[in-house]
Amino acid sequence: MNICVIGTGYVGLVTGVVFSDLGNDVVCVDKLSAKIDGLNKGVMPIYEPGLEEMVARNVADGRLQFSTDLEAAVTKAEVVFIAVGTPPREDGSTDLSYVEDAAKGVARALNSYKVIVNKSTVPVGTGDFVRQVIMTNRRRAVDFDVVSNPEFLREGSAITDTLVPDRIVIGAPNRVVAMRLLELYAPLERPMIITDVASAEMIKYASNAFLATKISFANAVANICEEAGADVTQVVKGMGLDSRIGAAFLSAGLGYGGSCFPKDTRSLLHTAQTFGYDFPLLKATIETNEEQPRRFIRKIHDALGGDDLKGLTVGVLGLAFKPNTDDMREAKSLDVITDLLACGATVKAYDPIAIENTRSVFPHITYGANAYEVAAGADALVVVTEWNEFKTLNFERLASIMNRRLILDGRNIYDPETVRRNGFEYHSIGRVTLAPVTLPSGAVKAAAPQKEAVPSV
Ligand SMILES: NC(=O)C1=CN([C@@H]2O[C@H](COP(=O)(O)OP(=O)(O)OC[C@H]3O[C@@H](n4cnc5c(N)ncnc54)[C@H](O)[C@@H]3O)[C@@H](O)[C@H]2O)C=CC1
Ligand SMILES: O=C(O)[C@H]1O[C@H](OP(=O)(O)OP(=O)(O)OC[C@H]2O[C@@H](n3ccc(=O)[nH]c3=O)[C@H](O)[C@@H]2O)[C@H](O)[C@@H](O)[C@@H]1O
Repeated sequence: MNICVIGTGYVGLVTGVVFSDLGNDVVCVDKLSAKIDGLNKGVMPIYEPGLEEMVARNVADGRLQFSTDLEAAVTKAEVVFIAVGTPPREDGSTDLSYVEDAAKGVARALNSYKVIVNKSTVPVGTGDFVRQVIMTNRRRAVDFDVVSNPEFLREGSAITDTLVPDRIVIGAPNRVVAMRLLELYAPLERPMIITDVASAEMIKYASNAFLATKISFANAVANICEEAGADVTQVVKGMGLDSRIGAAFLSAGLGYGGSCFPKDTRSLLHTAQTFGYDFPLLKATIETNEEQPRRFIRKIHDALGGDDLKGLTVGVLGLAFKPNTDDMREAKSLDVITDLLACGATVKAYDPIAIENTRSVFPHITYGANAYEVAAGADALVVVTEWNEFKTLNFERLASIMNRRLILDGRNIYDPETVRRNGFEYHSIGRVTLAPVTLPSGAVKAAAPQKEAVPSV
């Protein structure tokens, strides 16, 4: 089949390369010529394991092309995927201007019957909106259909998620149109559900909001655990073994970030409110998520002795919103580092791949080449993103190079007893803070907090 994908972000790029890998002829279009030039030279605009090789293979086989020429790509396509951004507006509603522009571009190029597929995450009713935009702007009275086919991939595992999705949702105006999409997805041999367009649009938001609610629930339970002397990691393990609950998305931590959960929960809340429903449950999910990093920041202040952090150095481990991505959108490191700097601390940070994306936000902090460089001389080490390489750090080595043996773990990646045995004061999420074991003197460097004199400016 001839396919055009509009937008080369995570979703457009991965959709395009997967469909070309399945034997279709795909043109991925973007209005940013720098992105298209880069892609034509094999430079990926996003970090995604396996993507570069898969793109190179399909380009070499002649099935995948990148272009800025939307009209040419749409003209020869039978199916057009719209995979452009749908950013949030100030009031939580969704900015559909990119979708509208893409739909206008499709309308202008409409030369024969096509299926227009909304892959972007869009509020219920957008299928009708896209249909209207195309009807108004088409130059010829050519027929077309609009389908909703929401995307459920996660950054960092986007290719596997697309090749082996839990389900494929196709919201179509009738079965004939649905069959076109079924045919396209058939080689994946995964469960498919066919619905009307509005229901498919709702499935996407309801799924993201439910997952976000699971996370906020776990975080709320964690906050009680801290007071009650329980351990949230054990609590959610016990909960998750109930097959009706499931273990996924119950990890307590700093709350959810990224380009989707925060925006999609606010968007669904906005949609609900426009229909006259206040959605208190979703409001609580969002509020809990906003409170979670604030609680952690208070812990950092308490452990370091107050709100004045001048003269203290804090090492931050992890910058990206989650491991295996360099995406900094709504990353919790932004809240933590902004606060540390505002309180006068010196910040040293390390992330395996997100440093380049962070430099423009925090140009004046020090970036280490690894976790130990960041820990050297630090009065506290703060874990913000749970990269695997942080899970196996050598505590003896850390203890010998840090100014103070203090770890604040926002992702519960360490066993409290192990950290404690190594002479560290350890604070995590939803677990009781144990006093550190006192090591024989001389075993490691002094553990007492050492505030330096405030440097004059
Ligand atoms: N990033 C993710 O993991 C997921 C994102 N989604 C949804 O998919 C949609 C796209 O997300 P991302 O891929 O992250 O977007 P993105 O914002 O990273 O990329 C969108 C691309 O579309 C291009 N574009 C915008 N308007 C255009 C036009 N008229 N013609 C040609 N190109 C145009 C932009 O230049 C940009 O390169 C959003 O609605 C998002 O909520 C859904 C599932 C996962
Ligand atoms: O609509 C989207 O864009 C996508 O949003 C999420 O994918 P993604 O944002 O890539 O990342 P997740 O792995 O879902 O993590 C989101 C956030 O939740 C946090 N999280 C996740 C799981 C958990 O147990 N606890 C927790 O705090 C992560 O640290 C991260 O900040 C969904 O998982 C995808 O299914 C969806 O397609």
